[in-house]
Amino acid sequence: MSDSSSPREVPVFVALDYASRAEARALVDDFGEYCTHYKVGLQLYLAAGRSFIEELVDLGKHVFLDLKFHDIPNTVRGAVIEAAKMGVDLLTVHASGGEEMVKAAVDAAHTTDFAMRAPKILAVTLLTSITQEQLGKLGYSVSTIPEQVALLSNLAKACGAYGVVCSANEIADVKRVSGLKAVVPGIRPAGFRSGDQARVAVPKIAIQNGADYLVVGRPITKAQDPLQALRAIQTEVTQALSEDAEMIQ
Ligand SMILES: O=c1ccn([C@@H]2O[C@H](COP(=O)(O)O)[C@@H](O)[C@H]2O)c(=O)[nH]1
Repeated sequence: MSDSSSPREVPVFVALDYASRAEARALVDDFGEYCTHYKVGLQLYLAAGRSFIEELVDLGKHVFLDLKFHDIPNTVRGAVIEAAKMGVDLLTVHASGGEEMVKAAVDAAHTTDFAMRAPKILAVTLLTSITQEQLGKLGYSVSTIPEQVALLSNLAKACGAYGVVCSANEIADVKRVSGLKAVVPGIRPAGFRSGDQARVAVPKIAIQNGADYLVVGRPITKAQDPLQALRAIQTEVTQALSEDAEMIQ
C-alpha cells in the first residue's frame, strides 16, 4: 500500500463487529470518505456473508477478512481461494496451524486466478486477549509472550506470509526476527476500557513501536459518536507519525 520511499502511512482498520449487515452498512455510510479500511470478522461474516464483503469492495474500501483459518492445509487452501474471489486485501490464518498450513494459504493466495487482487496473508501469532498465565495453561510455560510471538513470526516469514497480527508490545520482536508487517489490534485510546483485551496500547505507542496497520473496534463502534472517535484516533496516529518522522530527521 506504500513503498519504502514514501512517507510512512498507518491505515486504521475499523473492525465491523456487528450482528447485522444493516448496522455495519449504517456505520460505513456515516463514515463516508473518512474511512477507507474495514475489517470483517466472524460475527459479521456469519451474519451478512459474502455479499456484504463484495459490497464493501465495490464501494472501493480496503477489506481485511479476519476469519483466522486454522485447519488442515488442504481445507485452508480451498478457503483462501474462495476468499480471494471476493477481492479482499488481507486475510488471516493462525500461525499455530503450522508451517504446512500457512504455506498452503500463501500458495493459494498466489496461485489463484485472481492474481491481480491476491489477498495478503497475515499470520495471527498470539491473540491480544492472551496473558502470560493463559499461555502457560496452553502448555507453553517455557516461553514468554514475546518469545512465542517471535517464534511464530519467524515461522510466518519462512512460509512467505505478508505480515503478522500481534500486540503493540511485541512489534519490535516481530521486526527483529522477521521484518514482516505488524498488524496491531488491542488498541485502546486513553480512558477506554480494555475489556477482554489483555495486551493493549494507545494508538500513539503502537505507532512509536512501529505498527504498520492498526485495528480498532469497540473504541469506535461503541463510542457515543463513532465518527468523532475515529477522527480522534486518526489525529493521534497522524501526530505520532509526524513526531516519529521529525525524530528520524
Ligand atoms: O489477536 C487479535 C486478533 C484479532 N483481533 C480482532 O481485532 C478486533 C479488535 O476489536 P476491539 O473491539 O478493538 O477489541 C476484533 O475484531 C478482534 O476479533 C484481536 O482483537 N486480537
